[in-house]
Amino acid sequence: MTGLPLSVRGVAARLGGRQVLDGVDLTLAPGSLTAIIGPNGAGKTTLMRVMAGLVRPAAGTVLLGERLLASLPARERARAIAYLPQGGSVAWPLPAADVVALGRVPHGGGPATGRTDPAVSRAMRATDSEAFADRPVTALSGGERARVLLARALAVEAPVLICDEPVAALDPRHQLAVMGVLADEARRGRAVAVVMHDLALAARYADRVAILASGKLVAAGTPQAVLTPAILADVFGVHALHEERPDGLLVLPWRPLAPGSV
Ligand SMILES: Nc1ncnc2c1ncn2[C@@H]1O[C@H](COP(=O)(O)OP(=O)(O)OP(=O)(O)O)[C@@H](O)[C@H]1O
Repeated sequence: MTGLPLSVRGVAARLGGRQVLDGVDLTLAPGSLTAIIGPNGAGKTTLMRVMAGLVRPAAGTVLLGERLLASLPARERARAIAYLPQGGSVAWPLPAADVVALGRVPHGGGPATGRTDPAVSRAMRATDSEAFADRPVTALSGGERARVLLARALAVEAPVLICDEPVAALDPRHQLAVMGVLADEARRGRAVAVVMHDLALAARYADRVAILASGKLVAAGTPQAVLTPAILADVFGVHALHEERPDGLLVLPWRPLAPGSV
């Protein structure tokens, strides 16, 4: 199943008595990879959790296609939206292939049947994690485990894929490969959101970039429109190098700006 937009309209969220999101409007469109960026504590994870139906917004609506996300049965929601949490850990020493097979639970599969499911092998191949199939996931390195957990999310083969910092722990080659896989998922018609701090990868792979700061959406559009020197200085307090290349925009944070110079 592909081709469902996920949108939030006027979303606000409060956590521990603090306003964490305020009036956020954002649509994840089928066929598009949206990079969600912003300073630490801006509300990116909270927004992704709202979009995945894991945090109930204090105000506003979350729509999957034309339907209110909150009105969907849990299994239908789990088939529609695959969610990779930030810095995922696994408590049990399950073989990696069984962890990936958990992505098939919303479809009636799981570890018992999962290893024969083509979606599981496709996801492990895409993340270069086939070599770990039989190893306990708790005995993998941080980057190896991150690839297995991404494979679990890919194995859902959901129309909406939300990944919270999928490349933070990966070496450069796997960062590029994983962003390429996520861009391919978008090309196949899925709506893909990726929370990330790497501005170079966001510029290189995203169709759209959305910037959150202090719980508000401060900019959204193409990388060229959003990752401008002025916006990066204002939001992150950094000077970044920019170069328009034939194959995309190169953005490289270069030095912090002195406080008060923004
Ligand atoms: N359970 C909670 N109770 C109270 N405040 C919380 C809770 N979880 C998060 N927050 C606060 O909400 C704000 C947004 O957190 P969130 O994790 O969404 O930010 P983020 O943009 O994903 O940050 P990072 O880039 O550091 O991962 C932060 O100020 C954080 O301290």
